[in-house]
Amino acid sequence: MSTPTLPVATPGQTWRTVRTQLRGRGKTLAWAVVGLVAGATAATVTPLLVGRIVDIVTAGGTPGQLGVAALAAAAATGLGAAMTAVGAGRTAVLCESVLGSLRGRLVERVAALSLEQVERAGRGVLLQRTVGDVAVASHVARGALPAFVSSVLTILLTAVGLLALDWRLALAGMLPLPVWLLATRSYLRRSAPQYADERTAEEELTQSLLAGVSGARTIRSLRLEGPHGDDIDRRSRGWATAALTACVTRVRFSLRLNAAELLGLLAVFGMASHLVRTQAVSLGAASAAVLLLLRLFEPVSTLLYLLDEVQAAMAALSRLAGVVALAEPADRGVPKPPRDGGITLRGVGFGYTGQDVLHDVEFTVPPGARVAVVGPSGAGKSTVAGLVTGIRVPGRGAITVGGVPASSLDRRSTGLVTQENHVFSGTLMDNLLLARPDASESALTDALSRVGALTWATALPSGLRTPVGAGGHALSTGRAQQLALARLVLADPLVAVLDEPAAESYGGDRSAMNAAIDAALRGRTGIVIAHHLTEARAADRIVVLDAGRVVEQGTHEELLSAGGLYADLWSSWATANVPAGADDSLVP
Ligand SMILES: Nc1ncnc2c1ncn2[C@@H]1O[C@H](COP(=O)(O)OP(=O)(O)OP(=O)(O)O)[C@@H](O)[C@H]1O
Repeated sequence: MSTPTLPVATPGQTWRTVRTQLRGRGKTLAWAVVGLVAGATAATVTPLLVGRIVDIVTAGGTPGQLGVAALAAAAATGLGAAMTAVGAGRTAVLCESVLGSLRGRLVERVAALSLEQVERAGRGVLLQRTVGDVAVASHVARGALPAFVSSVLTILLTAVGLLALDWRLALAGMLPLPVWLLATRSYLRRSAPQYADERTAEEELTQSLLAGVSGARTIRSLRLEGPHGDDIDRRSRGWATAALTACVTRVRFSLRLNAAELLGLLAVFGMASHLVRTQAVSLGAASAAVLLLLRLFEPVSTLLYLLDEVQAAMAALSRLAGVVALAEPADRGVPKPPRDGGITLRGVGFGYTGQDVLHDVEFTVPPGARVAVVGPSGAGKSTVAGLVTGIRVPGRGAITVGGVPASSLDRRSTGLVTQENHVFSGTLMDNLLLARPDASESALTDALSRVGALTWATALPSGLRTPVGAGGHALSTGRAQQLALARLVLADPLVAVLDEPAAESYGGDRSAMNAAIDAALRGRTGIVIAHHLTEARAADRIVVLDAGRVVEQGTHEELLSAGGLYADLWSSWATANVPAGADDSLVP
């Protein structure tokens, strides 16, 4: 059995989570119980009334007696159906609303997971929990659970009905009970871990399939199709084996139940004919007993069929509750607002998988200043961005913003714009409002205008109301970046950290890109991860990273005259970007 990468709640924890959600929903719960109990009671009374009709007919009763009994049987059937509908409806409403608020808490918890937890869990696992498990639980909540509860009640009340007719008939009818109980107990014991295994195997398969889709290019370029295909094959087989194991257990259970039904039917027929022959019970009572038993098969098979789904839903629910119960990372503490936008890094070390990628990094950014972080690929620039914005926590040393440790900083005081900017499904306006939900339309257009995005935004088919993101108008990488910058302007944090976009995102127009960055950083402390050295030149100070260490820092001019790594980087940059013979101060 493989270990899931996100916690799965114990039955006790799951029940506590559900119970918390049931608070304040007492009235719906009461209606659900009353409806289902009344429905099941009426369903048991009907065969007893049919038995009564048989007795009236065999005893040569009057048409009046017959009419009353027939009317009572019809009324019980109608009332039973109506109360079952009320109970099923209320149960579905109750389950949906509990699940709805559970889903809300789940999404909150997933959004609050630390980056390390998200990376450890993997996107496939998170997707399976937030979409797959919720769908399984919600499917059962909508239909299966009311039918399940109703079946359990019908079975119990049938036993009571048989007992009301004659204890010997009840005894014969109860003959299959030990077989049912033993079969069910062994089924539940086996199938619970089998369902959990099946869902975990499915989670792993989703993870692998997702990796194949999002990493398709890398897989193709490194010719990893074979090994990746083998991995998917292995996981598919793992899933199929888990599903088949659960299926075999189900079929065995079904066979045992059928055998038990046959046993019960033979016993009741035998006992009823014996009791009628010895005149211990009336023909009507014997007919009612047989009818009750026949009516029992449907709820029993419903129970069997739904036990499966309810078990799968319980497995899904315990996985949802596992995420909901996740505690906030202890080191985050109560978020605090910074005194100002000044940033200080002291002796910072950090490693992703044990091995450090940053060593003893130290630099400061005065409030309102702009610092460019430059260095070769893999030097640790993006890691610094994640640490300053509190997304990652340093392994050693300290990072403070306005006197507050970055990890316990009020998230609204820093903003990070990376090279990958997600466009959410919704209108362009919805995407902007995420940063400041109460912003007026003129504030939105101002923000767009500051980052040079207003012209294209207003030219969209429905302007700011144009649907974008998945299923909507597709935005280029450059436009998505401008949208992220406009969101930053709207959120108005004290500190902004920008991973500078590729100039190609702006159709190669570096001056447009620089103007958008300038506008987004105006009035706040800024750290720019500069891939284009013109952006570094415009900064108040430049920090040069190499292999996770700060090797130089100073202004553009100071670093050029120092003749170190920055001077080398600048010279290769200028050679590649300035026409021969031109003054490199003209580099765009
Ligand atoms: N999520 C991660 N898990 C493991 N290692 C990582 C992760 N992200 C980055 N690294 C490693 O950490 C080191 C620093 O990476 P980082 O992305 O911070 O460098 P960078 O200077 O921003 O590089 P680039 O300019 O190519 O974006 C690299 O060796 C990289 O492979």
